[in-house]
Amino acid sequence: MIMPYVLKYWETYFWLFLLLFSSIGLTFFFTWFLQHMIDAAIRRNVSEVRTMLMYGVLFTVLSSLISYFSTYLEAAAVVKVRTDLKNALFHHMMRLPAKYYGSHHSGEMVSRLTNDANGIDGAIGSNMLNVIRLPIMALSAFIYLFQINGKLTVICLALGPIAALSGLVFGKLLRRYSKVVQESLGKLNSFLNDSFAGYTVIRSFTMEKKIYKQYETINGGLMSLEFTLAKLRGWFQAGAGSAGALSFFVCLGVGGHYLMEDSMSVGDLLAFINLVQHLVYPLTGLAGMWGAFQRSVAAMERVQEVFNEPPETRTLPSGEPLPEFKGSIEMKDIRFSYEGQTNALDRFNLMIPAGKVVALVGPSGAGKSTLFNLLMGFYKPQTGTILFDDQPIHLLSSSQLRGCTAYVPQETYLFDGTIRQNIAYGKDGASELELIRAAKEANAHEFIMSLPNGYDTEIGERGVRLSGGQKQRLAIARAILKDAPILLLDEATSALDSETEHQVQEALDRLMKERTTIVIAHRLSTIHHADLIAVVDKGRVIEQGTHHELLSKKGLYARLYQIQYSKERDELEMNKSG
Ligand SMILES: Nc1ncnc2c1ncn2[C@@H]1O[C@H](COP(=O)(O)OP(=O)(O)OP(=O)(O)O)[C@@H](O)[C@H]1O
Repeated sequence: MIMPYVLKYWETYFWLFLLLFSSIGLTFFFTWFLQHMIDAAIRRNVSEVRTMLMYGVLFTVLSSLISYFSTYLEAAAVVKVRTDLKNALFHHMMRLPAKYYGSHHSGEMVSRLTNDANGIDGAIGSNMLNVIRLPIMALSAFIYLFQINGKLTVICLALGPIAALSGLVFGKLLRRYSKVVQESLGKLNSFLNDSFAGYTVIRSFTMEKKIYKQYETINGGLMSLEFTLAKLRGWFQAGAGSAGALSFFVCLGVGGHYLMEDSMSVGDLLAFINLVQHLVYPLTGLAGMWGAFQRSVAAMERVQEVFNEPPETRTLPSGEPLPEFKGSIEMKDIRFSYEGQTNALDRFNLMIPAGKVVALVGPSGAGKSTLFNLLMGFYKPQTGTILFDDQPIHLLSSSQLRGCTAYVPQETYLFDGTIRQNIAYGKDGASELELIRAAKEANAHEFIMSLPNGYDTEIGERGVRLSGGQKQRLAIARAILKDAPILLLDEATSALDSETEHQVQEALDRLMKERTTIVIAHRLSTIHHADLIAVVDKGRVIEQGTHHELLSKKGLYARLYQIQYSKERDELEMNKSG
């Protein structure tokens, strides 16, 4: 998964590898320097010591340069690869079907993009380089050491297999626990998202204590997992450290013995001791890197899980309406089920002529919103066809389909940013004139201009700084700007004062004009003027006609109307008497 991103920056990695080999060379240069410097000093050869000191200065300069460039280039490579991967992941997420969003928490998805995508660093940075560097280093150290003293080299190497084996076992355990930790972080993120998005409910129901306790429990669980992980790492480091220390003492002991026997010089022994760590460390260190690598692999697996989800489209949809589209909609024998068990729509039939206003009414759970989901192509019906003019919508691209429809949801969703940006989402590259015209038609221009920064007013997360009626009018302005031939309107249920209600209704009437409109009506009093009213129950249209036709049928519509009418009348009378 990660290779194409790494290969894209092959030039940076090429320089990193070059620096890596230079640093290996420099290690041997230092060993050689130590060996000869000490022996020259013991021989009291002043001119050789002077020359060696010059080499020492050269070593210092080179090692500083290598260190600077390796650190910088490694960070640059990691940042570039990680940014590309995150872009690709977000691009993929934006193309995933609605079904995926329905079954995954937004906090969990944020976690994949943050905790998990950041967790791959180990696999693309120093660990990846070390996995290559350490074996080369160990092999070269072995050859060099063998030349100094073969027997001593073999003795030191005896500890290697034990260290390597224990490293592999620990690596596996680390990977398993890392995955559990990453999963817990995802859950924690979801919990936090809910806690902040639902803060008004939390406060109004005084749930603070309960929520805090839940947070403490999740955090406690995460902490104990981190403890286990830390213990594993601790054991591993301790094992690696004692293997290193043991080899050091063995070298010193046996080397001291050779020194006394005069079969090794002081310079040789010092050089040996300095270099032997590069022989033993790779064996333990490689396993350590392996452990860190495994942690990154665990994060990568979670990122890969998202990439494995088949996207709905190849590119990001852009919204291009069908040419010559008149706007008629026909739904023929639709059957649709979300989970494959109960049918949300069942033998649903409805014909909507172009430019007409159709109101959908029916009890809660009847399938009205589901129909919108199908019309916008979020889900596909299991059987039956939906036609836009005469074209089956499953043959249209997502761009064409969504270019044909403008959706005004029941609850307006506004994005953090300015009013201008929020309206402009309706149309790519909309001019200032178009924007203001849309706002005027939506009865929003006046209130926007009364705000201190006009169209540049920041509205806060989800428009918290605006009233319900203002938010609705911005959503209407956005839809007017989009100017799609089909309008899907989910009527807001929350009551507005009569002045605001009038302004919103006026804006909606302008929006519906000469547009095929399907409105999910929650208050029957607002749909008297609809060209057609379709009564939906248990996923199918059970009666349809104009308001008067349906009243005279005395069916479900007449009953629903009676209930609402008497409720409204009671409320009116109560208001009068109050
Ligand atoms: N994402 C979903 N996954 C599974 N089932 C769903 C999903 N959305 C809706 N349903 C189910 O589909 C059926 C129809 O729901 P739908 O939201 O279309 O009803 P509705 O008529 O719009 O109701 P309301 O007026 O209350 O909004 C219901 O039984 C509901 O539980």
